[in-house]
Amino acid sequence: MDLVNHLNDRLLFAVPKKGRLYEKVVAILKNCDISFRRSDRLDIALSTNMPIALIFLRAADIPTFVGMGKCDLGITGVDEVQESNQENVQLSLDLNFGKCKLQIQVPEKGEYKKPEQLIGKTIVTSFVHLSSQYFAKLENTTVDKMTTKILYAGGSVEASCALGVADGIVDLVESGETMRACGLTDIATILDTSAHLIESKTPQSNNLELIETIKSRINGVLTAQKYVSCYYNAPKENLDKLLVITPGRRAPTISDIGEEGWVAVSSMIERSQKGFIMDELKKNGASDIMVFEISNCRV
Ligand SMILES: Nc1ncnc2c1ncn2[C@@H]1O[C@H](COP(=O)(O)OP(=O)(O)OP(=O)(O)O)[C@@H](O)[C@H]1O
Ligand SMILES: O=P(O)(O)OC[C@H]1O[C@H](OP(=O)(O)OP(=O)(O)O)[C@H](O)[C@@H]1O
Repeated sequence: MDLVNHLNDRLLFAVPKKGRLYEKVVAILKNCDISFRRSDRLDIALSTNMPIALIFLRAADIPTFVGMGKCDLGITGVDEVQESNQENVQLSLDLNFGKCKLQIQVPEKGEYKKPEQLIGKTIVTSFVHLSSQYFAKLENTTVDKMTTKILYAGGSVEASCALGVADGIVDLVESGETMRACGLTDIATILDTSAHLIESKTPQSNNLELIETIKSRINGVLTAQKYVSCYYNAPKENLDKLLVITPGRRAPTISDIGEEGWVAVSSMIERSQKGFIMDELKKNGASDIMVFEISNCRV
């Protein structure tokens, strides 16, 4: 395959080929100005503007490829990283999506209320390693000596209790809709997870600068998502109070305007606080308050 001959001089970046994380990862790459064209059915795409090859893999396989040093960077969930038990992988940036919990679930109307009651019972999960570690610790023994049986299912784990295959399951929960629809309830959380940029601990040395550039770009995209830019005019006598409301990430920018007793202020503010902050600015004498999207930044 001709593509493969072009991989040697490129940084290999493993990203999910489908599933819950796919759309958001593609949006991050786009916002980082990493352009690529992915041909139908091909799981390798060469970036058209950077020396990067994107390798599209199942989210669960990404830590292995990064851990073996085949790919220098990857994006996947912390759950997949912990489950893979790869020592050579480090979590680099929390991307703030794909947030969910890995939980122990049992039939809502059943007898089990605490994880200890599942010792010696059968658990079905896609997360065999994490579940085994959890129950071995609960039994105060090692995985090979524990009595709890952990069975693997690659999907639709939530059907296992109703089918009589499992006494409990270990599965991801976000909204809880799947769990409730299956008549299950959670009795313990094994892990909180979200999508992360992950890195090989032993990257190809000729890629170090590019790795830093990609991390800086992703960091900029995350900051642009978290903040908006706020502008307002401030009476000088109220400036101290107003700057407490909008301290900025580092400091606000204050500029003279051609009007006696007034200045203009610009400051980054947290998107989630913008309604409250604008109300407070108004109450404290600011005028012409405007908020703008930040499409990208470097921090
Ligand atoms: N309900 C959810 N809410 C938020 N994030 C989730 C949810 N389910 C899964 N994730 C995250 O997305 C990752 C990939 O899960 P997903 O089910 O999309 O994978 P997939 O590639 O379709 O899996 P498979 O090929 O095994 O079916 C999970 O490891 C987890 O980090
Ligand atoms: O709490 P919720 O918002 O309902 O999300 C949880 C569900 O999402 C995931 O499954 P997915 O839909 O990816 O399918 P799968 O069972 O084939 O993995 C997970 O395995 C749960 O079943």
